[in-house]
Amino acid sequence: MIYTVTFNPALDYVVKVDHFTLGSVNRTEQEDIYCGGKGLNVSTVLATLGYGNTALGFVAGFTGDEIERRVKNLGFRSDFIHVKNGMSRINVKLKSGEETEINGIGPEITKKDVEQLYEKLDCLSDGDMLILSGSIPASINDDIYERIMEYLDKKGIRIVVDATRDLLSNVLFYHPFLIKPNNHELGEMFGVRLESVDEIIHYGKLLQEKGAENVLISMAGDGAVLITQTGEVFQMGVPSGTVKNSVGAGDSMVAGFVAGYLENGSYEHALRLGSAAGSATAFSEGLAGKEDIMKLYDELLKEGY
Ligand SMILES: Nc1ncnc2c1ncn2[C@@H]1O[C@H](COP(=O)(O)OP(=O)(O)OP(=O)(O)O)[C@@H](O)[C@H]1O
Ligand SMILES: O=P(O)(O)OC[C@@]1(O)O[C@H](CO)[C@@H](O)[C@@H]1O
Repeated sequence: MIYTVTFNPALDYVVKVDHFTLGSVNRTEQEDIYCGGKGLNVSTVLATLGYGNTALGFVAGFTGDEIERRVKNLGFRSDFIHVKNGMSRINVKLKSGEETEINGIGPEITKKDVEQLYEKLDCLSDGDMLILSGSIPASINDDIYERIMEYLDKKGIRIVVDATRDLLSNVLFYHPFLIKPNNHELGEMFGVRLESVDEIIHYGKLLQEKGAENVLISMAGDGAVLITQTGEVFQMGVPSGTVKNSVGAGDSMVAGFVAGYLENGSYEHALRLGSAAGSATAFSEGLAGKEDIMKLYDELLKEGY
């Protein structure tokens, strides 16, 4: 079974504004609402690629009800914990030439709520895959990913972590199956600015030395680099296309990678499918559909990747 955990799901309110001006009334040209939060995006794209999964996480208030209602149509199972105080976030994604994001705080999650999550995690067993993705609300200690990994240690569960800074560095000791920082996040972890692919590979390998099994570094329009636990390094480019909305490209990449790996155990195939899914989402208004992903997969193959 595949499980995702989203501590802070959201409704993504994506608005297009022509020439956004700070300090004045701006009117939208186009607006859409999507179910968001990194883990939920991973669940959605996994389902799109034919991989059933269960989304765990916390929801609250009327926005939480709407997230739960929408998720029912996305092709995966959800088993959320309902939190009493506050409401699930509405994250604003503003497109006006550049992309600007305003991500909300989210509800207050208590110790008891977190205990309920641990009870749900007790269902996981040998061979399962768990994807921990996204930021942690301020009401929870930011060592929670580490605690979850400690809790599940030695149970044969492959864990993927897509998070930043301490949240990510602290889990390395527990040997995550895959981590996916982007090139900027990788640099921030070491207090450096990474300019070249060689530097990216060098610092990616340091994360591996600290315990990560596979390290996938995404580089937006510049593609990705994968350093595998078998010591291989693969570099991947991007297919051609017009960027419409890059929100969720990283999550789509994680989903594509996991789906590809589960299909036949090949890292090259996983990287190609992950990259195709990431780019397909960047070239779509929302998260990508299967047809678009497979079209870009074939394009990458043709280009020799
Ligand atoms: N502009 C783009 N053109 C083509 N492909 C892209 C573009 N942006 C992203 N991708 C694809 O998606 C992958 C993941 O993107 P990115 O590096 O932006 O992840 P991220 O920073 O985690 O993104 P996000 O947080 O927005 O989901 C890239 O490695 C690439 O394959
Ligand atoms: O605030 P976080 O948890 O870091 O990121 C949340 C978020 O920006 O990530 C997704 C895209 O990756 C969006 O659906 C969502 O709004």
